[in-house]
Amino acid sequence: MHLKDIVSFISVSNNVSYDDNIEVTSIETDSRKVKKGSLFVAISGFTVDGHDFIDDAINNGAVAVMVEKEVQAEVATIKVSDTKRALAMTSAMFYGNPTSKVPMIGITGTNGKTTITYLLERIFNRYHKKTGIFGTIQMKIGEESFPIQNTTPDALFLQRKIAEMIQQDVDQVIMEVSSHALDMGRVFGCDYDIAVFTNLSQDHLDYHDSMEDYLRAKSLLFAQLGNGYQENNKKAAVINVDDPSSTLLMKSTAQHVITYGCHTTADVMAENIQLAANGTKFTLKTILGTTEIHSKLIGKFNVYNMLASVAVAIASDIPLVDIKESLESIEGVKGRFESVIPDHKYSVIVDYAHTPDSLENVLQTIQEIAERNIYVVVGCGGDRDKTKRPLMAQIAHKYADYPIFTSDNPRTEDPEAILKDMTDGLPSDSKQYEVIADRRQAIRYAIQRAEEKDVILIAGKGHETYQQIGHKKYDFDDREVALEVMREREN
Ligand SMILES: CC(=O)N[C@H]1[C@@H](OP(=O)(O)OP(=O)(O)OC[C@H]2O[C@@H](n3ccc(=O)[nH]c3=O)[C@H](O)[C@@H]2O)O[C@H](CO)[C@@H](O)[C@@H]1O[C@H](C)C(=O)N[C@@H](C)C(=O)N[C@H](CCC(=O)O)C(=O)O
Ligand SMILES: Nc1ncnc2c1ncn2[C@@H]1O[C@H](COP(=O)(O)OP(=O)(O)OP(=O)(O)O)[C@@H](O)[C@H]1O
Ligand SMILES: N[C@H](CCC[C@H](N)C(=O)O)C(=O)O
Ligand SMILES: [Mg+2]
Repeated sequence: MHLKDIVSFISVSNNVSYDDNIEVTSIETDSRKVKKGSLFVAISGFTVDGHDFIDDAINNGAVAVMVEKEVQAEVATIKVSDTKRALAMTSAMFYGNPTSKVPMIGITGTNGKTTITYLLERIFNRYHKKTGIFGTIQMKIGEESFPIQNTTPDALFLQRKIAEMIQQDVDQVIMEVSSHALDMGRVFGCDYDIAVFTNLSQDHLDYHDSMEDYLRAKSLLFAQLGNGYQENNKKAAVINVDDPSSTLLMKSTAQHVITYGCHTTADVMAENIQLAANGTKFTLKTILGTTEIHSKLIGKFNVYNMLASVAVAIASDIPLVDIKESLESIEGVKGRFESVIPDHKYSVIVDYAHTPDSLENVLQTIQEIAERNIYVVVGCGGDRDKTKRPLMAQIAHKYADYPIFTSDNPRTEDPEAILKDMTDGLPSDSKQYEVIADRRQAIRYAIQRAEEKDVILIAGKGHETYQQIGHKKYDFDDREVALEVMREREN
């Protein structure tokens, strides 16, 4: 594509003259990935400033640079007021505006995004639609998985990969949209067809100033859900009306709203919910009719995840009978309420609860189904929201008979200091708790003590296969560690 065509799409704030014939063969934001013919877009990051790598980019073959600061460069230099915004615009244009060519579902909210993504994958796949997925666990194109760094990738990667998905005949893109992504404009220019809201509770207050700011970021997904009405391009916002934030989100979109919930009257509702240790039953009431669902997923929070998926599937014209079959066939999602050895004499459950609300939901569920004592092994991530630490510890202390506080991903923080933040606010009643900073030892401690019918919850890292200490990631998988100790105990 010619540089002039790329530039014609954005507001440029300097008066540049450049050769009309400059051909841009790729867009890059990382100087190390620049090749001959690239346009290098300099991003001022949280760690380093892309403007400092312009010379490297030129040495690697950049034919043009896009900047937001005054720089002297030997190649065509396009100055804009905000390179992140310009990156979203130019990437969308460079890849032929792919998000308007494939149906797009964006899911936002504090908890449940990943789970809903995989429920929807099952529903669409069973309905013979090939899916493309972006989320916390991975990126997927059909059956093929690829690792990704962020839950919601930056605009360049996103537009490029959606274009690839279209080339590989993907019929439906399903993606988690984090509040960071919305706030940083990673999804600017994404033409979503269905936007989903799960719930809002405390997380990420290291990044957002307040819960209001966190909600504002979430609301952008709904505000950005196309503003025009076209008969053949209908949009829908799928919203959990049991959550108090739903009021603002409904006002944020001009599009059709489909509501779901268990307590407030909604388009998609669950009634007669029966929770058990081996699954959940409920009556599903929808605009298409009423049916019974027998799911293997555990916990009331998963009823909400199923309702959100049903609402999306209905908006995507999938018949209720297919939706029911898909939901009933799903065994579970990796690292979400995953039983390490099903039907063992004591249960060890690995779960990704890393917020106060998710931890409370999971522990309430366990309390309802546990026949004897509850152990919880939990920590809090370093370089993340510090205010959630005492709350998570209090919740663990409230619900578990044996709380064991340990490290999650300490990142660049001192693990003992994180543990102190967690335990400082604990009530000084008689209940004992353990602090074992080494996660492997903490897991071992719980499993070695468990007796028949006890439940051990290992929370916070779910599907993660590493533990980040400092800047280094070490191999670590809660499920493998637990399995190892369980086997050790048998011998
Ligand atoms: C705080 C944050 O969001 N940081 C994101 C940001 O990194 P950064 O600002 O530190 O980037 P940087 O290292 O300073 O680099 C700035 C620029 O210089 C360039 N560079 C750098 C070095 C070099 O030699 N040459 C060069 O050109 C880089 O390519 C980049 O364009 O841009 C990166 C590339 O897009 C992201 O991967 C990174 O996410 C980090 C890994 C992260 O942990 N983000 C979290 C907070 C996050 O976004 N989480 C949400 C999910 C949250 C949830 O709901 O649970 C997510 O969507 O993942
Ligand atoms: N609808 C829900 N409401 C509250 N808690 C939930 C819900 N669904 C899942 N959880 C809990 O939250 C944890 C994370 O779930 P999931 O990975 O689906 O959420 P997510 O929104 O993708 O999280 P992240 O922001 O980390 O990507 C689960 O392991 C479970 O403990
Ligand atoms: N996407 C979330 C995941 C947190 C998972 C938890 N294990 C931690 O490391 O804090 C984050 O980066 O805040
Ligand atoms: Mg997720």
